[in-house]
Amino acid sequence: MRKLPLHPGARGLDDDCAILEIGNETLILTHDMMAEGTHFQEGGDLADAAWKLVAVNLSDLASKGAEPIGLLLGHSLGSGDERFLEGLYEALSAHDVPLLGGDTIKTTGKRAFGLTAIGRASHTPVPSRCGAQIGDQLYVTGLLGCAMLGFEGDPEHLAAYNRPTPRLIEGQALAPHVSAMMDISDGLMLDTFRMASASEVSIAIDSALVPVASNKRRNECMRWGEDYELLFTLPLETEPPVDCMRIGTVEPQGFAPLIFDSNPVVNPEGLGYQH
Ligand SMILES: Nc1ncnc2c1ncn2[C@@H]1O[C@H](COP(=O)(O)OP(=O)(O)OP(=O)(O)O)[C@@H](O)[C@H]1O
Ligand SMILES: Cc1ncc(C[n+]2csc(CCOP(=O)(O)O)c2C)c(N)n1
Ligand SMILES: [Mg+2]
Repeated sequence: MRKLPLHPGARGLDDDCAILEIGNETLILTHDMMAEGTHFQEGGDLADAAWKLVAVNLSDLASKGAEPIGLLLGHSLGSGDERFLEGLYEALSAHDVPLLGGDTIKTTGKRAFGLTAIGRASHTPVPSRCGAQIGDQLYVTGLLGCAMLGFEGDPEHLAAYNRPTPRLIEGQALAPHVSAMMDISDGLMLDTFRMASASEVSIAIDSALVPVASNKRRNECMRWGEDYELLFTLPLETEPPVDCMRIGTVEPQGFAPLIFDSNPVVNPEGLGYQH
C-alpha cells in the first residue's frame, strides 16, 4: 500500500493517524474496522462491539493528543442492531463525541463495522511514532494484560476487554512533552519494536518495570495486546504529566530495534498480535 500515491499527511502509513493541515487548523484522522469472528463474536452483545469500535478509534486519536470532533460509521445490518445502537449511544455520551454520518448496508455472510474518527490537534507538531531520541526514557500508562484476562473471562477484567477506555485526557496532557507517542493495540513488545524502527533507534525494555495485570503471566501480558494504553518517550529531564511507569530507555540504533532485558530482538514475529 505504501506504493500508492500518498498524501504527506499519511506519514508514510507508518503512524496511528493521518494529519491534515487546513488553514490554522490541524485535523487528525483515523479509521479502524471490526469484523465478525475476528474482533467480535457472532451472537455476542453488539453493544460491547459498538463501544469498542468507538474506543479503538478514539485511542488512535488520543495517541496524537487530539480532541475528538466527530465520527463517521460504516454499519452492516443484522441481528442485534438495537444493542449496537445502545452501545454506540453510551460510547458517544461517555466520550462526548457526536456522530457526523456514515453508511448502512445489507450484507451476506460475515458482518464488519468501520469507523472514521476526526479530531483536532491540541498541540503541534502532532506527536508521531518516529521521534524517539537517544537518551529518552520510555513510559507506558495503565496496566498491561487486563484485556487478555477479560477475554479469558476473569470478571475483574471483563470491562478492559469489552469496554476499553481511550486515554484521551492523558494523550492531550502528554502531546506537548513527548518525543514519540502511539497507542498499544497489538502488544507492548511489538508496538515498541515498531516505535523503535520508525524512530531509527533501539529501545531497551526492562521487563521487571512493566506494570502487568498478572505477574505469573508477565510475558503474555506484554504480547497479547488490546490494552489501548499509551506508549511514549520523554527526554530524561522531563517529569511525566500523567500517571505512568518508566519501562525502558532509548539507545543508539543497533542491529536490533528492540532490546528486551539486554537481549536483542531482530524479528518482530511472535512479539504481539499480527494481522
Ligand atoms: N487499508 C488501508 N488503506 C490505507 N492505509 C492503511 C490501510 N490499513 C492500514 N493503513 C495505515 O497503516 C498504518 C498502520 O495501521 P494499523 O491499523 O496497524 O494502525 P493502528 O490503527 O494504530 O492499529 P490497530 O488497527 O491495531 O488499532 C496507519 O497509518 C493506517 O492508516
Ligand atoms: C483469540 C485472540 N487472540 C488474540 C487477540 C488479540 N487481538 C485481536 S484484535 C487485536 C488488536 C488489533 O486488531 P486489528 O489490528 O486487527 O484492528 C488484538 C491484540 C484476540 N483478541 N483474541
Ligand atoms: Mg494505534
